[in-house]
Amino acid sequence: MASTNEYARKILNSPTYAEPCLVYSAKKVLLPENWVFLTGKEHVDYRRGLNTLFTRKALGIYCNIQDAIARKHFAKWREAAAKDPSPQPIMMTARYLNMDTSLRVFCGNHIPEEAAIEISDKYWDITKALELVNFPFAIPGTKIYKAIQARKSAMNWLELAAKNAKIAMAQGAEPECLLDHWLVTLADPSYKGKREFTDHEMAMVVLSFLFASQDAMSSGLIYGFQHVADHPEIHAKIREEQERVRHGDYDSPITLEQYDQMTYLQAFVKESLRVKPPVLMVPYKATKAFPIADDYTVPSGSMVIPSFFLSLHDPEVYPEPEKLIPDRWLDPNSGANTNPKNYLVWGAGPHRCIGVEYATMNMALVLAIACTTFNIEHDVTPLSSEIE
Ligand code: HEM
Repeated sequence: MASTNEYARKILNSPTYAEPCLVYSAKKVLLPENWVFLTGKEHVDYRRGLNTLFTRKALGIYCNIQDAIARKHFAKWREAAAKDPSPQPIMMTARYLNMDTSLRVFCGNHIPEEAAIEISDKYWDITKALELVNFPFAIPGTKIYKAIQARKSAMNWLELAAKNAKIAMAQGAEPECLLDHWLVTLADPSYKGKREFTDHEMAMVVLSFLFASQDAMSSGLIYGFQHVADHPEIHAKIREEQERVRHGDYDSPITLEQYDQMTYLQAFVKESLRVKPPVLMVPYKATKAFPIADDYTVPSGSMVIPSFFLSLHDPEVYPEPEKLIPDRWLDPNSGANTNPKNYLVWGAGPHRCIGVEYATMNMALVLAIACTTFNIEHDVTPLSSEIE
């Protein structure tokens, strides 16, 4: 376990010595040919092609969808609260909001409503099967078996979405989701990374994105809600900024330009993820003898785990590290801003999270709408700090 910032970063940035080591079941569940298992140059080349899915132009399309889906869910939350005002656990509710948002951002209306519900429900089986330790065989009743069934049903829908997107774009429709945007980019004669993607390949990319969306991003959002609820003074500051940026017009969709102006909210999201990082560590494996320090060489084949928590809670960089202080990100001379290498929430190096802008924007938009729509209270229970 590499707990210092220096060693954690060294592992993440040494692709010739170490590669991510996904749990044994991952290839069975996410399919061995999925791009997430590529390494070295092949990985770099494939990933370069996917960067186009998170450009500012693409984020502009996603922003509208995220806004609309959040409002749809909040209307349902309000309806449910009107019937039963007692405190409710937020975990699965927020996860479903995230899953719905991501499915619509990625697939738009190329899948029907029942598909979004089915994928969302079944994807939970995929999450459960990707625990670090799990029974390794896919026999009926095991977590891996259930996850494979879930993946098969998700892939059928996602391949249909890719097929429908291709038809829509060929007919000259406006791009309305990630798949559409991807196809339009590929069809652009000036685009350098031109190549054909089958429906199956596109579906696998979306499948990999969905994993991160419903897992890490849901944790990030839930902690975000918890932090807002536990800090009324921060909630008040977020509201004050919303009032200023949106001029009190809370019914119109939030634009990308308005999002850019929400500097306090963005600082809050960054700080919330620092205090409670959804990903605490990522297992890597030494692909050959790895001379990580003058006096230590990691043997080939060993697992080496860069840990993120201590870098994110280093008191030298983040004074009072356990405290949620969004303002530390608003001072350009603060330890937080002058030591960007410590901020390992998204990892580092060639496998650094590809969804960072999308995930940050999604969490911020959901919280922007929630903070101006609801008063949020935390009914603390013995389970409030339990992590499932
Ligand atoms: C709060 C939300 C999220 C957090 C904290 C997070 C964090 C991470 C971390 C720590 C890694 C590993 C980086 C490394 O090995 O250096 C990673 C990889 C990855 N993330 Fe995220 N992630 C989040 C959301 C997302 C979303 C929404 C997507 C999809 C759009 C996404 C897609 C990916 C992919 C595809 C990889 C693998 C990249 C590669 O191997 O090249 N993540 N993420």
